[in-house]
Amino acid sequence: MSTVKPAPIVITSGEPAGIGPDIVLMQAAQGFDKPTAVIGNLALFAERAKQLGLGITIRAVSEDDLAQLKVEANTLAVLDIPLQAEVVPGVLNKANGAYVITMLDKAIKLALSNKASAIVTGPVHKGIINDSGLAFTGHTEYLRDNSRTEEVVMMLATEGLRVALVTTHLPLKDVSAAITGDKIKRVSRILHRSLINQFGCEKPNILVTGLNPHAGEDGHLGMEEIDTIIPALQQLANEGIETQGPLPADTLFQPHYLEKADAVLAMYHDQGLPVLKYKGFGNAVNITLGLPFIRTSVDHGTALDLAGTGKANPGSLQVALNYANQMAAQQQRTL
Ligand SMILES: NC(=O)C1=CN([C@@H]2O[C@H](COP(=O)(O)OP(=O)(O)OC[C@H]3O[C@@H](n4cnc5c(N)ncnc54)[C@H](O)[C@@H]3O)[C@@H](O)[C@H]2O)C=CC1
Ligand SMILES: NCC(=O)COP(=O)(O)O
Repeated sequence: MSTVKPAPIVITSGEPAGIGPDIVLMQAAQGFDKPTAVIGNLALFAERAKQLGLGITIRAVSEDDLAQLKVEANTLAVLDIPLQAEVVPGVLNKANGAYVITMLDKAIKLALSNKASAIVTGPVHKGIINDSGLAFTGHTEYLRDNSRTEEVVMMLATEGLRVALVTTHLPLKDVSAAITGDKIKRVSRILHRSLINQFGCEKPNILVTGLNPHAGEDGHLGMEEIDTIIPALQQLANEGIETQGPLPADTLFQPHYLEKADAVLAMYHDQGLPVLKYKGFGNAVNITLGLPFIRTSVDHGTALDLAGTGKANPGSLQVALNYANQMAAQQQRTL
């Protein structure tokens, strides 16, 4: 067992005009359980803290300070990066698209060099980053591509439910073509391995949705189940990865099925996530499985309507930090 002190967690504060800076400051006021630094603009945090009426000490730290970082009450340790334009809470500005991406690049570098034990991401606005001229579909894909990882899995979790996705951010018209047997197998292997190694499920029970209504109704409502999903699940069973499915997505999300399930594997974003968010919005976490480092995130977006008002709920950030801490501790135990 390793006795080396784990590196701190780094938070990326996300879209500067959204609630990312607010929830980070609110969390700092409540206190961090473990050494934590946030990446973002120091002056922005100071200004937003004033708007929110939070008397927090905000101090700059360098990458070299991270190893010595301690938990300090009412203090925010900031890895300062410059903004490109002034920030008005609630008002997006494409000039700050590069600021958001710089934050992610810095976090990836720190995690890959073990200067950070985990990355916890605040919400970004995917549209404004693209408007700024930088192609961006989501953190999940960005972290995968910039850590040279072949495949990752988006999984959201709340008390009593985990939902992982075969496909993530793509137009609905492209979903069917993206669901190949290989994709289902790669995603299922990562999910199965993570449930065992990171979530303590000895023999994971994974429920898999169909793609079509009623899981295709024996081929009368679509052929993807028969042509693609069932053969992939059979091949996974031959590898020792047992799953149940394809099950109709509209009936799967009920206690009868979920009681004994460790995770649901849904075919696409809006098939699985609305149920998860209905059950646990504000109290859920988004985890990227399969990366060479730990990444958790809030379950919500930029909530521009609430930025600077003090009405944002920092609950999901707390859950994301708790998960990151637990996963980092677990990783430390296995070193
Ligand atoms: N992790 C991330 O980076 C995520 C980013 N997004 C992005 O956020 C942007 C806005 O997306 P929307 O669909 O409007 O979702 P949203 O989550 O920003 O807002 C939906 C509703 O929930 C409320 N809300 C969200 N977070 C809240 C919180 N912490 N406390 C209290 N109320 C909260 C908002 O005020 C709004 O009424 C999009 O560009 C989307 O891509 C969306 C989800 C996750
Ligand atoms: N609905 C979750 C979401 O879209 C967050 O995606 P990502 O930015 O974490 O990849």
